[in-house]
Amino acid sequence: MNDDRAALRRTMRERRRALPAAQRIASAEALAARLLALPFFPRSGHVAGYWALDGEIALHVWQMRLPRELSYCLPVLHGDDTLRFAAWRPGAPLANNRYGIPEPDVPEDQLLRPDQLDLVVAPLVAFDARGHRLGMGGGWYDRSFAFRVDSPAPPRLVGAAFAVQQAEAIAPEPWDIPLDAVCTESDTFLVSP
Ligand SMILES: Nc1nc2c(c(=O)[nH]1)N(C=O)[C@@H](CNc1ccc(C(=O)N[C@@H](CCC(=O)O)C(=O)O)cc1)CN2
Ligand SMILES: Nc1ncnc2c1ncn2[C@@H]1O[C@H](COP(=O)(O)OP(=O)(O)OP(=O)(O)O)[C@@H](O)[C@H]1O
Repeated sequence: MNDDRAALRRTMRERRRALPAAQRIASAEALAARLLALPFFPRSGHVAGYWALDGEIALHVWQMRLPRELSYCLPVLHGDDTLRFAAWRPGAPLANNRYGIPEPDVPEDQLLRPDQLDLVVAPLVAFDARGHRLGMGGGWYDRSFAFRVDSPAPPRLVGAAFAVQQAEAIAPEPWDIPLDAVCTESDTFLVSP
């Protein structure tokens, strides 16, 4: 039910915003270690994160610990309503998108299509142990990675969240793309295909 999804979004957004600073800092460290330990973590290529906001679990520790052979990318909203991605390191130019989220300010020819990534860490509002994800409601990740329904990884899709964002079960919508894993500060959920 849509009411259920709206209510769950509200509850979980409040929960993640309410976490104290000390816990957010420790959780970002623990999350980084879990992401780097994923059995399918790529050795080279492009990995995507996100610019954390609204209480989302931060990825800066993970970004700093990435092996040199991997480039860290951020999502860029594209005119066709799907995401593009662009490499970003601290200090490189940013511009706010329509939601006020900073994204790399790069020429069109430096944008990567979703299928050019090796691993994508997706922000989420709520998740369940089977890899179902509820996002902010824009459908951006589902539209961008819809091709994963009938083609194998890469890219691997990994949700990142605080453990308090886990829901008992999220009934998937027809367009929802299941995650390959979800990492929190205290758990790694691997989803079997
Ligand atoms: N950090 C981060 N970056 C991300 C996402 C995300 O969830 N987190 N997205 C994941 O898809 C995409 C952006 N999607 C979004 C979808 C809806 C809203 C939204 O409704 N925001 C406001 C309303 C703000 C406005 O419209 O001006 C809200 O919080 O109510 C924001 C981002 C790409 N980048
Ligand atoms: N593959 C798709 N094709 C067309 N429309 C889609 C597709 N995937 C999602 N949508 C649209 O996006 C809307 C929002 O979907 P949903 O509520 O699942 O978003 P979300 O996963 O929470 O958001 P986000 O990925 O931006 O964090 C849906 O109502 C649907 O109309």
